[in-house]
Amino acid sequence: MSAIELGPPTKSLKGSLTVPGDKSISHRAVIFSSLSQGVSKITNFLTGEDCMRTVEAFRQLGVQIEQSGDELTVYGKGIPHLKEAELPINFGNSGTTARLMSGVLAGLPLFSSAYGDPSLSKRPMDRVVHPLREMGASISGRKHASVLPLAFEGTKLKGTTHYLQVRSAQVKSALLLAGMLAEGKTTVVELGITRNHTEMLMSQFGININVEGSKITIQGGQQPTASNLRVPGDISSAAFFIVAGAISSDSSITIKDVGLNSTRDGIIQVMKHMGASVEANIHSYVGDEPVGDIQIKSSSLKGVRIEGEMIPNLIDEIPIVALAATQAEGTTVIKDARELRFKETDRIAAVANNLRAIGAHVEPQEDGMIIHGPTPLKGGKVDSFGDHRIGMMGAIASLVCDAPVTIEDKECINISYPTFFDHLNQLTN
Ligand SMILES: O=C(O)C1=C[C@@H](OP(=O)(O)O)[C@@H](O)[C@H](O)C1
Ligand SMILES: C=C(OP(=O)(O)O)C(=O)O
Repeated sequence: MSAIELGPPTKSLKGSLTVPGDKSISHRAVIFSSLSQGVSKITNFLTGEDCMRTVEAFRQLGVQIEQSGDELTVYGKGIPHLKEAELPINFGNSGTTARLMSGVLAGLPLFSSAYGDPSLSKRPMDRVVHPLREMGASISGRKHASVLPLAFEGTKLKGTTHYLQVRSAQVKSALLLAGMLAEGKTTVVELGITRNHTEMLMSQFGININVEGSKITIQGGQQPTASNLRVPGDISSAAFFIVAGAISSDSSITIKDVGLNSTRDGIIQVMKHMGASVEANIHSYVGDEPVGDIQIKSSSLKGVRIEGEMIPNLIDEIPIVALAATQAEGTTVIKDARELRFKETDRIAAVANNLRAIGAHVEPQEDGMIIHGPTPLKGGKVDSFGDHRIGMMGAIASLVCDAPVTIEDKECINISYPTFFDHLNQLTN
């Protein structure tokens, strides 16, 4: 683990950038291509540590996956040809791998066991274990199987109707994957819309599903067929530079080929609402996923309320939006975001403590935070708590601090954005 010291002098951001592939889509692309019959090529795959956990999981299940840079070739032999993993599967730091793979492992006729790093081992797994058990899954583990490590007996699942108790795309996706492997029909009724990449990729890989608003139905016993896919750029990674461009002076940047799925574009809506000069234009589609360019210029921001339906649409962007709010005129209120307490670290506490440490006025709340701006930031120490999004928030904060910012454990940024510091240098030089 090492630290990095950044800034000042404050620099402006200029030029254009292509961010790495979307993390959520990269995980799902590996899952569907590995379960497919036939060869799939995935380009612009995110090679961050989290997505590589999903690749390794399928390698352990006997799937041949070749990697060359950000290109994967997946030689799928079909669901019946998957092999039992001889060793426990390591989900690392990745909540998406843990939840989605639980849906897969519960429905394969094989024994498997899985574990995670200390952060992931604290995150709730009962949100997938309980509904999977209703389908007949046999899953055991500590604390009534509410946390990792978990063991999966691999039983034949029965299609079931689920009324979700948490608003989570990971839970929805786990149950749709289990439903695809089950006998009969599975229906998932969500509490509200969440990111819909699983549904889109199911269609692309030849799986029939029916989506009516927040009710999704899938017939069991379906076998995906191979498909080639170029992963759009990750809007959650782009978000760091969207905010950087808006809060630093004399900046003007373009971020190219970013996924602009309407279940993920809350960062654009909220920044516009704050008064940012940001424009996003769709130029093409990958399957059903819209892709486009985002232009950002230095802006005068104002405080806003961020709550309710907006939250799932920018859940991973809240740490960087909180930084933007420290530079906005007036008060920003973020609520209905209690889920932040169950991420790689408690992101409400981590954001509040770190931003306060560098001079911001932030009041943590049970389900969000209140930020009073604008405040000049003075620099200091930012503890990433091993959380990639907190580390990147600290690095972007250094652009508006009048003394250096030191970010502890900078390596955690490799989880989702291995080229982050290169891209920051590229735009600030
Ligand atoms: O489905 C996904 O790919 C994700 C869903 C979100 O989690 P929840 O489903 O827990 O909200 C998000 O925070 C995570 O980074 C990725
Ligand atoms: C919460 C995140 O990821 P995961 O749940 O997959 O660990 C994230 O990337 O911000």
